[in-house]
Amino acid sequence: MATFLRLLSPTTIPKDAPFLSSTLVPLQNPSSHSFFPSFSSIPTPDARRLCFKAQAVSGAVHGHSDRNDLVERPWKTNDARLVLEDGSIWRAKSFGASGTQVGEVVFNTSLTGYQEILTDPSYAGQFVLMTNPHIGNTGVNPDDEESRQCFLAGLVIRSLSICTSNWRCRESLGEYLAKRNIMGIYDVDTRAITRRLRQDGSLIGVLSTEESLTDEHLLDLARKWKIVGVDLITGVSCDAPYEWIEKTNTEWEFNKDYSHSENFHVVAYDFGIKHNILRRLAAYGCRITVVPSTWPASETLNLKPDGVLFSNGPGDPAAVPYAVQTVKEIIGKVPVFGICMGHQLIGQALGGRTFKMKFGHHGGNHPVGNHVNGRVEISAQNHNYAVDPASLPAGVEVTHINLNDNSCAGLACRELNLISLQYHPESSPGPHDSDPAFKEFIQLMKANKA
Ligand SMILES: NC(=O)CC[C@H](N)C(=O)O
Repeated sequence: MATFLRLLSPTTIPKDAPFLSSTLVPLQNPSSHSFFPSFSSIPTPDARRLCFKAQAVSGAVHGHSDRNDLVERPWKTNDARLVLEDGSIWRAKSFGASGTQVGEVVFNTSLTGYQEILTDPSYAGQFVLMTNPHIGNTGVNPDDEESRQCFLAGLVIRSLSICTSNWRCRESLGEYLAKRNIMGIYDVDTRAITRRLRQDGSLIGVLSTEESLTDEHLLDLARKWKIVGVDLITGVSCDAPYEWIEKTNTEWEFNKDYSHSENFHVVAYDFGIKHNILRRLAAYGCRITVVPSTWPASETLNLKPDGVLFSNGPGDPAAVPYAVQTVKEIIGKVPVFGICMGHQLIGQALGGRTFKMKFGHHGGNHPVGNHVNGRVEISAQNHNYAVDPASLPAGVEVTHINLNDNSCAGLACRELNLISLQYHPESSPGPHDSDPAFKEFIQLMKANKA
């Protein structure tokens, strides 16, 4: 019984499930390939009912089956290796796609929101290791997508939930990743890897399910691969301009401060933009034209926008000088808001320098000191690079500080009508404390128009 109960997390046991007294579900025979015991081997009717309920909760309820996950677990043997550039080899079980993939391993401390994380284009080229040990329990749904596809290299988790239990769930995490050709591994010691990354910094790794490849070969791949100095935004940006209309839904109306009456036209540079940035801007009353990362500044200014947003995006901000040039040509002419990569590009356009942090910030629990209003915001973050405040010229204000390590988390230049944040006011996933930053941008546009 202990084994059976451990596999069903408490929240997924149906309320009307029979009380487990002496009705024990037999332990699975490890040599068999079926997770659920054969019906005839279940000793009592109550135990049979519970067993069926567990199967229903696992996916049939949502019109899909997690059967593949179930039949292989928990006796699936390690069939994947994560080889890190420091020479360590982590054996694990694969889910999602199979093959061989190289990327930089970063850890994310968010407790929820794995789907938004998977679809955040800023993770292109990276393996996201979730420090929360239990992932997959709410499955995947059509509403939580933050971009058109998953751009990350892969997902590394401790425990893959065998059940999906959420009213919005349409698919299991394993099915979702397999369809998008994204590799995942579970049953790997994520705490040990996280401690290594915290101590030594982000590491390049190779994830492989291909037994024919030797450890040495995978290590060589990891050591030869580079992420610093590489332009990753062109691979994730849109190909042509488009209009964005969708707003966040009513559950976001915790902030009644929208300027619905205003209708500012914002040009949003897509360096890998998360959809919730666009939904929030739309909810604040903006008409939005999204443009590709290479869209010329002159074309943007020809559109006579009320403001320009420079979005988040993956990779090294020092590797995209053309985007810095675009920012340079726009700032001072219209009000500007930068988020994450956008903030880093603004930092450079103002004459500052960006640098790579030891392991970056990835998660929904980063405290930020807002020096403008004196408050602390708990923020959603995802970045490996930062602006060096000492490199910024006079007149540029550091408005926000990450309270974990005192790094620069926000900038403003009042003279140029410019604000920028190193983190994610749109959250998704994460807390909403920083949402008023969108209002600040609206106010900049309003003041400029007056
Ligand atoms: N979320 C982002 O925009 C990430 C910014 C940048 N690519 C970094 O890793 O620092």
